[in-house]
Amino acid sequence: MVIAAGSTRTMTSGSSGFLLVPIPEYPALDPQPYKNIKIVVLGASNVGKTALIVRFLTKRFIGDYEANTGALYSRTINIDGEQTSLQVQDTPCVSLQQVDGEGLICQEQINHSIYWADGYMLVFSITDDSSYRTIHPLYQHVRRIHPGGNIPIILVGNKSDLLRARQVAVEDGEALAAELGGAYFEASARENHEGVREAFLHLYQEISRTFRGANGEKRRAGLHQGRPKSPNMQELKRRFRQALSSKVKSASVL
Ligand SMILES: Nc1nc2c(ncn2[C@@H]2O[C@H](COP(=O)(O)OP(=O)(O)OP(=O)(O)O)[C@@H](O)[C@H]2O)c(=O)[nH]1
Repeated sequence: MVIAAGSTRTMTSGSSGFLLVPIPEYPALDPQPYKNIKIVVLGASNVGKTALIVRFLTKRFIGDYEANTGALYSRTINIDGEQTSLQVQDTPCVSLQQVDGEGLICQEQINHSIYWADGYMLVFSITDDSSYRTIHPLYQHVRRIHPGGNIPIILVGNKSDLLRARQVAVEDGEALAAELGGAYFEASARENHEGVREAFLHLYQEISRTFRGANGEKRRAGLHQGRPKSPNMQELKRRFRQALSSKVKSASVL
């Protein structure tokens, strides 16, 4: 597989504190991409969601990331000769409720992203067992928003460089991924661009496979669409509420 970053839009970093600026969406003169793939990266606090995205898109590890406000990164890439527009949505963290340790606290903004996306990267840190325990409720939450059909997901155990601090065994990651119907990758955003790239590309391929599949009108419709636009939040909100009205009691706390 050959992958090449399309345009040279880059992320900027300030001299101190490294302020990350999302890669802008397609400027007017960009050629129209053939295919539009939307990925959302989800997980608990401090697991390295932003670090993974930045590593994938820029090959760099900065180390100090802004508290996550949910930036959308867009990039045109060429994969196996096919021009593709890739949008990656970073998200604020989710957390388990203190009371029963099972319900998920999830901002509405994240629900919108879940509704919008074609595929899901679920991230935990191998050094943080509670972040691992967040994954199953998180997956169920995604399922509630997309009750039918195949959901392309990938499970990433990040911070694999911190072996001595490991709290989650490889086998546990693999078992959970198998249960959720996805692949498991251990990665280190800090030390290794290759592993991170591999994980994103695997998810990309899963999404492409789903696009090609027979089910999923929404997903097929995404394939040959014209120039991708920023998600229209009002419209998304309306459709999202419609879809969830009977299935989700509260959009902010589940
Ligand atoms: N050792 C190590 N540290 C990492 C790795 N990835 C991220 N970090 C560090 O973990 C911390 C959290 O990284 P972020 O990318 O901000 O994590 P996040 O999941 O986006 O965090 P939230 O904003 O809380 O949602 C930062 O200090 C990173 O430098 C990794 O692979 N290895």
